[in-house]
Amino acid sequence: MANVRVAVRVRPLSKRETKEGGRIIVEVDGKVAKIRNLKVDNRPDGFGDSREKVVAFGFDYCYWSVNPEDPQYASQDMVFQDLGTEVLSGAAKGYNICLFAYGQTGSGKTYTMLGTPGLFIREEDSAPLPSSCRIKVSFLEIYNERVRDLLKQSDQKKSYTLRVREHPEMGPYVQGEPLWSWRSETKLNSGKCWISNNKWKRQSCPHRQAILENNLPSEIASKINLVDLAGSERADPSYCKDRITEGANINKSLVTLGIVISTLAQNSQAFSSCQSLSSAASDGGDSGIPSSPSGTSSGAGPSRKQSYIPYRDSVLTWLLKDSLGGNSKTIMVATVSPSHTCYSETMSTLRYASNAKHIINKPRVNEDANIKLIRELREEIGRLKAMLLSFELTNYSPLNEEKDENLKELILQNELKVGVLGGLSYALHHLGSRSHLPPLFLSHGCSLVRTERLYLV
Ligand SMILES: Nc1ncnc2c1ncn2[C@@H]1O[C@H](COP(=O)(O)OP(=O)(O)OP(=O)(O)O)[C@@H](O)[C@H]1O
Repeated sequence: MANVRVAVRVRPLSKRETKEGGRIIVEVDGKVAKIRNLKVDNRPDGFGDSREKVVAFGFDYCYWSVNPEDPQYASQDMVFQDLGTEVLSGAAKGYNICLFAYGQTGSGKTYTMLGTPGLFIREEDSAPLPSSCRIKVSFLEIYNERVRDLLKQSDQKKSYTLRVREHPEMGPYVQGEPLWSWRSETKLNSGKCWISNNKWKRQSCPHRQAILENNLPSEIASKINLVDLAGSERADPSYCKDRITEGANINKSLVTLGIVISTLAQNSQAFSSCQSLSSAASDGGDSGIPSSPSGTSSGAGPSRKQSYIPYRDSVLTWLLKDSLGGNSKTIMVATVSPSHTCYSETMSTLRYASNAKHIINKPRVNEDANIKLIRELREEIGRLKAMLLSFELTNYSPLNEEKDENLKELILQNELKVGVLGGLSYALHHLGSRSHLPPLFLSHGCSLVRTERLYLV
């Protein structure tokens, strides 16, 4: 189980904000981001009085990227060291990773992921990888319930044409999405070979090469989803009330995302309460920081039922299903402006982000179904052999010979299945097939012999 990791990044004042006399109301102190509410009274000088209110939120990472002269300035490099490395090393271990950027329009989402140099544009860094590793990467932008492939289309004006579908086993996916494969024999250079000039460079990957480990084909396969969301101010239901043309869809994704995040956060807290009242009390209560000002405290008692999560209510949440409360490792980067002119958007982003860190995922290493079955059969054989040995040692008598033979027969059956499966899996692997074992074979030939059915003890 792992909480969604949340990072906040504060960008420099934009030219417009500087021109408008934008005052800096956000500050970063270690892992805490604070926002000041300038209660400006009506005096002509607009001077903020002593009623300024500070709200603080704790996160996994806080990046102050406002002024390069500042000693605590966080460069792209630092962001990469934390987040980029986490993404790449997680993928190298076989986890699916989702990194999604959330924030107001112009707050620096794209800059953080693709800027110059961006999170995934690095020339010199490299991360060691296992000998056989396939990573698929998608970089999608989601807007108005439509999906656009940012790796494929260099023309920003190209429309959002991709549709989301659901595979019975693999879950939601983007139809026609060119999930670019990347494969490394030795090292994962997180630099040029990833994204260059905002375009994905496909590595040549002619064959799937079987690497034998323990006499089984072995290969790490994982997926990195980079998701750039449309401006978060659209999550505010009142944002586009006058824009009839775009209708209700425009903010459906983000409103639903908000509901999904806060429901998951509530469910996770209810779960923690059931597990341990004391751990629930400490969760989010880091140094008295009001980490989750909305929707997490009242009524989240130990007996609270898990609420329904409306993933299917929007394309965005459907696509992020595995990343929010699912089996991926997920990182959210919330980007904000430091200017007082963006107070409400920044406050709303920080609230969202703060809620998101309560979401608990159950990351799972991807494992080929055939290899999993073989591993389970081998474990079963080991257990049967151990039982046989102890049975023979403790119960030897001619009367027990029949039981002994039964056990031996079961072990033999399992060993035969492992042999057949191993050969088949190797062949499938060599052929490059993505498919698993034929269902017929699975249902008739390969049911596991479970020791619960034995009558030994
Ligand atoms: N950390 C930063 N340091 C310097 N400049 C930044 C930073 N973040 C953003 N910018 C600049 O701010 C502008 C807006 O950034 P960006 O396009 O990444 O925003 P966005 O959140 O992706 O916007 P949209 O939602 O409209 O796509 C760009 O000119 C970018 O170069």
